[in-house]
Amino acid sequence: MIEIVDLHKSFGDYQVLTGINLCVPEGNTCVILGGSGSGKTVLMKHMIGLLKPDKGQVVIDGEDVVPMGAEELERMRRKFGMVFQAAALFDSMDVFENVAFPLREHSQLSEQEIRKLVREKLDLMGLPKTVEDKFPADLSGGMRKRVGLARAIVMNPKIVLYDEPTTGLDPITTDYVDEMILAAQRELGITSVVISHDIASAFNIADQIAFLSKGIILEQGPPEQVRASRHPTVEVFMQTWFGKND
Ligand SMILES: Nc1ncnc2c1ncn2[C@@H]1O[C@H](COP(=O)(O)OP(=O)(O)OP(=O)(O)O)[C@@H](O)[C@H]1O
Repeated sequence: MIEIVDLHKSFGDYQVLTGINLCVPEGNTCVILGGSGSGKTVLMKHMIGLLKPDKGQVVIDGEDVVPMGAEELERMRRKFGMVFQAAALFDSMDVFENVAFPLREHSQLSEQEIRKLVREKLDLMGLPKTVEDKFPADLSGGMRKRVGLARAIVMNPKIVLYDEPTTGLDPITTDYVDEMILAAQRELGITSVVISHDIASAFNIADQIAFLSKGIILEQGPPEQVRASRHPTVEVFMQTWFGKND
């Protein structure tokens, strides 16, 4: 579903990505791990054509997005749902309207159809009808994330990109959000790319982990393979976590 080939990106003299190769099969969840500033967000922005590379291909669902113009990008982006670090909900809209927003913007559906789709996705995220008329400010952090996730999947996207979906959440709420990411994958067959700093969460949800450092992917594979990596940088990163938590 996503294939990135020899991707290079610099800002001025600063080389952020220096030959990224990454392949995420349909229906898989790929977690991108890496230190702060390693280029995870820059990589993700290339997937939706928000940044153009200096070199390389970004093939999404069989189409290279790199040469696409504005109109083609707009069409291609409909394949995506996005979940950001801050849930990025509209504070002035209640939960129902937040989730309904993409449908109102991009479809001609009737009010009845919109109600049905919004409820379906809120159900999938375990959010009861009583939250529909609440405003983001009245929700817990975990609930806001789930509303953000319901909104990201309301258009039935093929791919969802998550930028640090569990940052700032306590461990129990993190587990719950992880469950919701897995539910979206299971029920809707969504392909997911998740940027995370949270190794426990990465190991919970990933079919594969890609470890990014100094502009390249040092290791990519199933969680256990990455955990057993003999690459010194990956080893140190894993030991920092597993050394403390085993
Ligand atoms: N538009 C830009 N112009 C110049 N430099 C940029 C731009 N976008 C990102 N960078 C730089 O590229 C590097 C990688 O940034 P990126 O946001 O991808 O890191 P990250 O791995 O997501 O980090 P974090 O985990 O801290 O969010 C950083 O040094 C950042 O300052």
